[in-house]
Amino acid sequence: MVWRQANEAFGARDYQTATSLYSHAVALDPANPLYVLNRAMSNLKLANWKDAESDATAALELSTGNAVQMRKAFFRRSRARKAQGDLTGARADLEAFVAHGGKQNLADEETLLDPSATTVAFTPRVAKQAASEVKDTARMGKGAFATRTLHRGDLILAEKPLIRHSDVEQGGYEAILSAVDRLSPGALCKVLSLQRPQAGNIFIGIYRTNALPDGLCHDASRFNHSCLPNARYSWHAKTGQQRIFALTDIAAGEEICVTYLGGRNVYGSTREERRRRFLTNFSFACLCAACSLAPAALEASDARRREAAILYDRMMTHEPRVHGERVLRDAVRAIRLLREEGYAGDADDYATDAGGLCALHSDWDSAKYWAKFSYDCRCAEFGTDHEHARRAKKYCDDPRTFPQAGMYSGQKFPHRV
Ligand SMILES: C[S@@+](CC[C@H](N)C(=O)[O-])C[C@H]1O[C@@H](n2cnc3c(N)ncnc32)[C@H](O)[C@@H]1O
Repeated sequence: MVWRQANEAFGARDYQTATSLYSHAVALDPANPLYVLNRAMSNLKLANWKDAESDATAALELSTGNAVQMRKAFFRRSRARKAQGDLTGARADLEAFVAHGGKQNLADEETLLDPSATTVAFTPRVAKQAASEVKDTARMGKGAFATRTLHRGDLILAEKPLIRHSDVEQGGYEAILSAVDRLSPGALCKVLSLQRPQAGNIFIGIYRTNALPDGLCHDASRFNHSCLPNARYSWHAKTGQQRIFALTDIAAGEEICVTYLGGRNVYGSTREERRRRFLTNFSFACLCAACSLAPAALEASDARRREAAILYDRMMTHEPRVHGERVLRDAVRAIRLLREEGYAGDADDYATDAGGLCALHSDWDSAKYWAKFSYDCRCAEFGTDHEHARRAKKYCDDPRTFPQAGMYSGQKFPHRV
């Protein structure tokens, strides 16, 4: 499949993409002479004379006995050599070209031609100043780093997936492979640039290693995971974009990490539970700061996360009519625990329930406080135009729209974070 897209890029004169895709084709099947032969041509177009020469030489070694391929290889190598000033070598290649059935008049014309006239000027695209850049990390392969100071709620990037998860989730591996086959040459190049496992089918491996819940992205798939994330994914259904928002202030040069699992599976789990979950779901042992804490700090972190999980579950089981106080106390405690832990997301998991409870008891001021709390969280974490934020805004503007609002009255809940 790489081969077809490489030729398509070549046909469209996108020689940079074509060269890169021919290289992937060579890596997948090093014994096929056509891949290096075509890459030689693509390298000639880019004026990569040395690479073109060695590709043509490799094609000759692989093409023994195939006169058509050999004369193409001699012809291409003669151009590469001529451009590098090796006129003797170029002439010898043209003679070999003719000896393998190449037309004499083509060889004669070639001796007069200036090879640089056959190349295209390649102007590298200047990247827009992005909020993040991909660089090597110490222990987690590549990762994304802030290019400037970022603040909570800043949009770091917005990107349409190269392959949408909804397009492949039903069809398994076959669907992934046919989605790859439909990619444009440029998109395929991006997919092939992502981290890949050592063994197994390259495309399945890339998809499994890099796909986010909503699909495979080029830039968003470079963000590493942390159990203390400073950013988060947000899927924007209306535009089909994967977005990433800053959860905390982030200094220029700092690595930006998201969490790969739903919040509570991370903020409400001990390191051992997370370790097992990540090995099972993602086949890596998490090396983030929270998972690398020294024993005493780790014990404290585990205790906070365990308690946050207990509080979350307990809030669901309190009888809302008689135990309103407890719901509010638990919400405040849980949010404080997350803050102590340095976990900057998901406080709305608790605040929304607290708002609903206050509205149930007609404590409109408190309901509004919690609705506003949730709304602020969701704007920062998902974007103001996200449906989660819009829903929270409705409660914020009018707490009477909470489900079952106004059923009871008389009790006040002055608890605040
Ligand atoms: C979506 S990719 C992230 C980008 C990747 N590091 C790269 O070089 O392109 C996911 C892979 O990154 C590595 N990774 C991400 N977060 C990690 C973490 N917290 N601990 C260890 N490895 C991690 C794992 O190899 C994982 O399979």
